Amino acid sequence: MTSPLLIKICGLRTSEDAMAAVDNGAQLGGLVFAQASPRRVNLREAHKVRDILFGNAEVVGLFADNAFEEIAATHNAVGLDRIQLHGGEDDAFAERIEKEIGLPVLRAIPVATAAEAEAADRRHASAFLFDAKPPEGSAQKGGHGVAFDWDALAGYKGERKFLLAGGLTPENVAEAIRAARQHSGFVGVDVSSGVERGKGVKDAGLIKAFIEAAKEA
Ligand SMILES: O=C(O)c1ccccc1NCC(=O)[C@H](O)[C@H](O)COP(=O)(O)O
Repeated sequence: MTSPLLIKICGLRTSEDAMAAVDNGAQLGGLVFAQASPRRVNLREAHKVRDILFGNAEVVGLFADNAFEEIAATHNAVGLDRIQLHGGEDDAFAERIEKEIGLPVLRAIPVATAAEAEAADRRHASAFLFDAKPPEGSAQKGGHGVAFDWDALAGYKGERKFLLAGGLTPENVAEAIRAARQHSGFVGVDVSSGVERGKGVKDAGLIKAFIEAAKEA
C-alpha cells in the first residue's frame, strides 16, 4: 500500500483560507510568523486558523530567524503541531526546539543544485522542505512563487522525508509530483503563492484546484 500524498497549504491567514484547505483535503496548514512576510499572522488570526485546522490538519508554525523565546511563546499561545524553520537557523537551534519545546522540526532547505540537496542530510531535522532560493537581495526567505530545477532532488539520498516547495501552482503541481516521486523520501508538496490572487491573499478556488491536481497526479 502506498501512503497518501501530503499537501501543505502555507500562509493561511483567515478562517476561510483554513476551511478551503481542510475541506479539500490538505493534511497540513502553515501559519507564518516570520517577520518579513506579507503573510505574517498575529495571535488572534493564528487562533482563528488553528481552530479550523485542529483535528483536521496539522498546524505548522513557520519561523525565519525568530528568537527561540518567540517561538516557544507562540507555541504556548496557539498550540502548534510542528515548527518549520525557514531562516539561517543552525543545527543546535533546531535541536533545542525539539528538546525544549517538544515539537518536530520541518527544515526548509534552499536548493539549486544536487549537491545542496545531498548536503541536507547532514542537517538536524525530522523532515525537510526543499524550496527555491529567494531572489537575490530579498529579505524574505521564502514564499516567492519561484521554482527550482527539480532534477536537483536526485542529489538527496537520505532516509528522512521531504516536501517539495517553490513556485508550485495548480498547473505545474502534477508534473512536479511526477518528477519528485522518483526520489527517495518524497512525501508531499507545499504551496503558498500559487494559490493566491494577490500577494498574501489566498483564493479558495485556487486552493481547490491545486489540491485536486495534486491528488490526480
Ligand atoms: O511565505 C512567506 O511569506 C515566507 C516568509 C518568510 C519565510 C518563508 C516563507 N514562506 C515559506 C513557505 O513555506 C512557502 O510555502 C514556500 O517557500 C513556497 O512558497 P511559494 O513558492 O510561494 O509557493
